[in-house]
Amino acid sequence: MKVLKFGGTSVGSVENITNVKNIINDGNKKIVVLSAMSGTTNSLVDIANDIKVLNNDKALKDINALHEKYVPVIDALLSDKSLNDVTKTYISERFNFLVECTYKPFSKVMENEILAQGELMSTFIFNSFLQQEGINSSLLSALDFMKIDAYKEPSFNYIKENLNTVLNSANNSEIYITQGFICLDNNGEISNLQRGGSDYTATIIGAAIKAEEVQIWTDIDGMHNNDPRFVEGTKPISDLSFDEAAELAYFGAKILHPQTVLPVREDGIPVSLKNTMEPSAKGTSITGNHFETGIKAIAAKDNITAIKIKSGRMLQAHGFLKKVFEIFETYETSIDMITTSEVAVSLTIDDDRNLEQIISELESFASIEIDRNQSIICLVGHAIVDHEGTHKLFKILKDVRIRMISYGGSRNNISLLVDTENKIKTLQKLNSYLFELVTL
Ligand SMILES: Nc1ncnc2c1ncn2[C@@H]1O[C@H](COP(=O)(O)OP(=O)(O)O)[C@@H](O)[C@H]1O
Ligand SMILES: N[C@@H](CC(=O)OP(=O)(O)O)C(=O)O
Repeated sequence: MKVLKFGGTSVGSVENITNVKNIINDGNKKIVVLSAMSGTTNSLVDIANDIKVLNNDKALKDINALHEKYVPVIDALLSDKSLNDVTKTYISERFNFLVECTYKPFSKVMENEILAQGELMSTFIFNSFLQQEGINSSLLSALDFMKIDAYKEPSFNYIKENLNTVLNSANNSEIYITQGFICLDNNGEISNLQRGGSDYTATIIGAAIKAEEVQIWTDIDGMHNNDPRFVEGTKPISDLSFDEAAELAYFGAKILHPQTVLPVREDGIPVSLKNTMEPSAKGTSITGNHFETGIKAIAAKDNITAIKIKSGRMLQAHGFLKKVFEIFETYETSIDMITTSEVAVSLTIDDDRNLEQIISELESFASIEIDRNQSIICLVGHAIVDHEGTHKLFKILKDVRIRMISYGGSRNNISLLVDTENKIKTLQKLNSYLFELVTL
């Protein structure tokens, strides 16, 4: 069986929802994972923030405005009176729940419940639409099987067992629809797989059922060789290895949630990235195979903090790095990039929640410099550190100040750290040096 995930844009308009119906209606049994309609989760984040700061008037205004966006979509999709009524009643219940939240004390659990409403609504509407179109579908609640543990990792045994139970209970259906993004936490409360997490839902399900393939349907024809939001003339990549896709997703290629390929890599379950608006386009196929060598793609990750740790005693002092790493481990903060010299080590983190405590511990044996608002620019491709064309990237040194370079950590990744204000220029310049046939 295949797992197909459709993102926010794919379920964000009547036209696109109709495209999704046409794509999935091919007579094969499948699991369909849906995100919230585009813009909904952002609105829900705003509503939760308003409730948190007791700005209830603004929250109520936003709840009403969002509700009003759903009504015409339901009317356009559902001409069947009884399905239209049932669906509108369900959607009103979801919005009533949001209104009730404005009268209650805010909590993290409430925030997660608020964020879950988008996927609950999109899947209900889509299932009603399929029923109207005579397609044999069932709506499965992700909260009946999707669970994370105390470390926010998927609880695979629980997921497999419970997913099998719900699939068996709807055995006669051709299409199973379920919510992306949402899950239960280890206390059994509603939680989520972080923003963009529906991709991750799809591959977790794919791994749990040993799917034939996972397809991620979005609004672009696959993974491009650079970020199309900032660089003109980017091109889709037809094939990526799991390793290359994992690096790109982790280092900011927004098309994929950072953890997407991890669940399927071990079993070699292929992942395809496809365009809902152009289903015949080839897209990107992610498998265990490595194809050509050389730099394939560039991505950027923001909100990085660089920490320089300088100590006279680092020179020839074994155990120094151990001491440094133990502090980061104590504060559960992972390190992305690291470079060293005889007297200093520079490293980067993307989670600065415990930065103050980390600095105060480091200062007991070293002097510390902090650079905020940094971006990691990541260049990915099979065996790029050995490739004859890779030297071209160093032309970037004449254009922008590079704070750190990580080369050789793996054969498939070279990372540069730049001020975020130079990110777009760096992406654009690298694009011309590496992917455009120009003599510079
Ligand atoms: N390297 C890249 N290749 C393709 N798309 C990218 C890349 N980097 C960023 N994007 C952006 O990712 C978007 C798709 O991801 P996302 O918005 O999460 O889609 P969805 O809502 O379908 O999950 C594209 O519209 C594109 O702007
Ligand atoms: N709706 C969630 C989960 C998600 O995956 O969305 P999308 O597929 O549109 O990126 C979010 O906006 O974060």
